[in-house]
Amino acid sequence: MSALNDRIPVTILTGFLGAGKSTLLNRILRDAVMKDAAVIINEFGDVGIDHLLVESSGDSIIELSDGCLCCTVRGELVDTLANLMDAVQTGRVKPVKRVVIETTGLADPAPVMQAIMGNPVIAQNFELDGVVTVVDAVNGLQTLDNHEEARKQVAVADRLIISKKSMTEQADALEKRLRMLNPRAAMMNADSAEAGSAAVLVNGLYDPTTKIADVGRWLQDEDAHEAHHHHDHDHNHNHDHNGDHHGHHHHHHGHADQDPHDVNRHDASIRSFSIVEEKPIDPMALDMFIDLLRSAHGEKLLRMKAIVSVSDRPDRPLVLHGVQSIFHPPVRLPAWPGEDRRTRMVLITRDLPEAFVKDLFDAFLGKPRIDMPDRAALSDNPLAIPGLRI
Ligand SMILES: Nc1nc2c(ncn2[C@@H]2O[C@H](COP(=O)(O)OP(=O)(O)OP(=O)(O)O)[C@@H](O)[C@H]2O)c(=O)[nH]1
Repeated sequence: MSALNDRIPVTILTGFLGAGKSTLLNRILRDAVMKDAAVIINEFGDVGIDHLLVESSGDSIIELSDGCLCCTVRGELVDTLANLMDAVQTGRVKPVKRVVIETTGLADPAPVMQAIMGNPVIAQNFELDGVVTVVDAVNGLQTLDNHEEARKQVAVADRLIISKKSMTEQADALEKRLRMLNPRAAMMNADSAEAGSAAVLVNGLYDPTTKIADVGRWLQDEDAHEAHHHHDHDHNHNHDHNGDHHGHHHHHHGHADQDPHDVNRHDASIRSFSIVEEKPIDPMALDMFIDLLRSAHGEKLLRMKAIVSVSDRPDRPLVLHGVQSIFHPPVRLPAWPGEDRRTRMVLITRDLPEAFVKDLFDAFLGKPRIDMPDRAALSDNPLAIPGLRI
């Protein structure tokens, strides 16, 4: 049999930050046919949380190391797929019948697609079978207005999965908008049986001509870009990993001095950083911190994921998901997933500086600094504190 007939289908699972990609993937992975699938997750942030939250049934989950939230990791993805192929061919891993790539929420899908379609070696062994895009019914419209990546994710999709529909009455306007961006993709609700089955990943060879004309152009641009750059992941991020006294890290995404093609890959005002805290956190303080962040800055808080050690039950961590102004009901895990029992929060913000969030966190934890008001002052009237407004 020729290699071409033997190609492994690849499905890209995309969708903006917090739309519900991992939630959907966890459901699909319970389908028995997925036991022969490999899943590639592009995790971002210095303190990985995603891998703790995806219910891996074994060793089929591959994380792209140092996946940073904006990077299209095309080069790394190509390497990962090539390694996977090699591992299968040499019998180091069991045969793989399908690959699913979960992108980061800020990913431009075009380079991810071109990693599969545009690289001759990869294209010999893999074929792009489909793009599945999750759209959050609550934040969807605003997200489409504000983020080009989100519009691209919708436009390239073969399937559009609408999540969180029960949380809003306004899904109709969103669906109209989606139809304009992508007239032909099948649309379904995330909680339907259809969306949660492995069949949602199967689409048939990807066909850009079924999409709006922009899609073909994005893919071509991407291909032209690749011809000039063998690796688009070596652009110059300020990967600054100097932790301060209690382990805040930051990860700035300036693309100042780069190839002009890359400059607008994402909004330079977007930041990802993490907060790590050793001491269990008082539940009241946690509540107030989250509430203030959400209510005063929700629009700037694109995403927060946290595993928190709470002082009332330090043996049972709390998992928090924030998506813009929405905080989903926290989930108590029965136990810590792994040895590390520190609170770890990953935040992605736009126009909300790391130092501001960090100071707020310290203040609520009762660690007032010389230039900062304490928690009592903050909760009295948070917005009235000089220097706290940004
Ligand atoms: N009510 C409701 N909540 C959902 C649905 N889908 C996802 N969520 C919640 O939304 C939050 C984010 O879901 P994730 O699956 O982590 O989203 P994601 O797209 O993987 O997030 P990133 O990887 O950060 O971009 C979690 O708290 C989920 O429980 C849905 O259809 N309905």
